[in-house]
Amino acid sequence: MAEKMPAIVKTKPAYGAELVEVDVPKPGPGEVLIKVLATSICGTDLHIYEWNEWAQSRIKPPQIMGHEVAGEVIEVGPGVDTLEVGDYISAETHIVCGKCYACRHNRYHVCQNTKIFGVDMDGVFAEYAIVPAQNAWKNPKGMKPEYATLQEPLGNAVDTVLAGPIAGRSTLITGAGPLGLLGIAVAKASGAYPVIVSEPSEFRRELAKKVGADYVVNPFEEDPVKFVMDVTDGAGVEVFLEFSGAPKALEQGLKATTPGGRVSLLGLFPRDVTLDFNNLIIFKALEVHGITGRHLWETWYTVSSLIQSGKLNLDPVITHKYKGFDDFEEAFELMRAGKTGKVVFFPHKG
Ligand SMILES: NC(=O)C1=CN([C@@H]2O[C@H](COP(=O)(O)OP(=O)(O)OC[C@H]3O[C@@H](n4cnc5c(N)ncnc54)[C@H](O)[C@@H]3O)[C@@H](O)[C@H]2O)C=CC1
Ligand SMILES: CC(=O)[C@H](N)C(=O)O
Ligand SMILES: [Zn+2]
Ligand SMILES: [Zn+2]
Repeated sequence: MAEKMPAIVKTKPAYGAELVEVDVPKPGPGEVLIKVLATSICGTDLHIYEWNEWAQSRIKPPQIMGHEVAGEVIEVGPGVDTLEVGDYISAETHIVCGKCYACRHNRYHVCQNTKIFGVDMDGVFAEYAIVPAQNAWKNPKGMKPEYATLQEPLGNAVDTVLAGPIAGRSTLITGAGPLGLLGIAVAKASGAYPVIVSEPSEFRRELAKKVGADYVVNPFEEDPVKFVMDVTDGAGVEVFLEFSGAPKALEQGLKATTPGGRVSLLGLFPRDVTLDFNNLIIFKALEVHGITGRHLWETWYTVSSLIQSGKLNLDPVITHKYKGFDDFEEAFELMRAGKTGKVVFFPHKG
């Protein structure tokens, strides 16, 4: 096996990243080495690439980027008895402590000592990568690597969409970025109708339609609240799923939700948000959920089954595929410009 490999590395505390040759790592106790078959870009990778305030406070270069992955186990570290060479895995990126109050209540998704690989340690934008065995998820052999790598972000979307009843429910999704698009796929596969998507980018509204949105609206040109009221005969939607992180979208979504309806919030807001809580939430008796990470491991079972059911329309979400990492800068710049859905790399060119 090769001793060196190309990897996308955050080499300096500045904008960008570099494709460099690094040593193929050795798995330590409790770890496995995988051959990376597919890996996809998350919005968090983009923040690390851009070196925004959050990245500056958290990332310690030099570090291999990336955390969404599908790969084959090629070496097993000491003490690992749950995996063997040849296993086809993806990975939960949150490394949880198992000891804190949240973990001891089986709320691993809110472990207070969470570490994230590709964020707090080397990641998977490389030909080979280390995965902690406790974070590995075994995939069925037949699952395409480009779908298997999407399971981690799909977990975010599943927890958002399935935080309450969805089948047959009118649904508003604000934001059709990569996660919102996955949300649309999950909502449609789960029987939501009609699914209305509010998204300012024309490119992403078109993607939303391809994934299965029943209606799309540009919130910068039309009032999405009026649009929703027209589609729902003045009732408002039963379910509002926020995937944009835009304060205005949150307010519009709350206004467009029917009294007694359900609101699930995944998007992260860039600043504190001011809202008329009395009229938009309390007097409407809305059920509001904050969504973070994925439930371990219930969400992974759901995601895997949804993919295997064949009902998730993922192909239109994957807009860009790259063999190798040579064009990684193009991929990041396209994503920054909002001209992509999910971007997938296949590190091995052969
Ligand atoms: N809670 C959690 O565990 C996680 C939350 N996130 C957050 O989820 C959100 C979605 O992630 P991505 O799809 O990667 O982000 P993204 O930034 O690519 O997508 C956001 C989309 O919202 C659209 N948008 C902007 N203003 C809008 C408005 N007023 N109304 C409707 N849409 C509007 C944008 O055009 C864009 O297409 C982000 O805020 C991200 O930080 C991401 C991962 C995990
Ligand atoms: C930090 C991340 O990007 C990760 N996908 C998560 O779910 O927390
Ligand atoms: Zn991520
Ligand atoms: Zn914990």
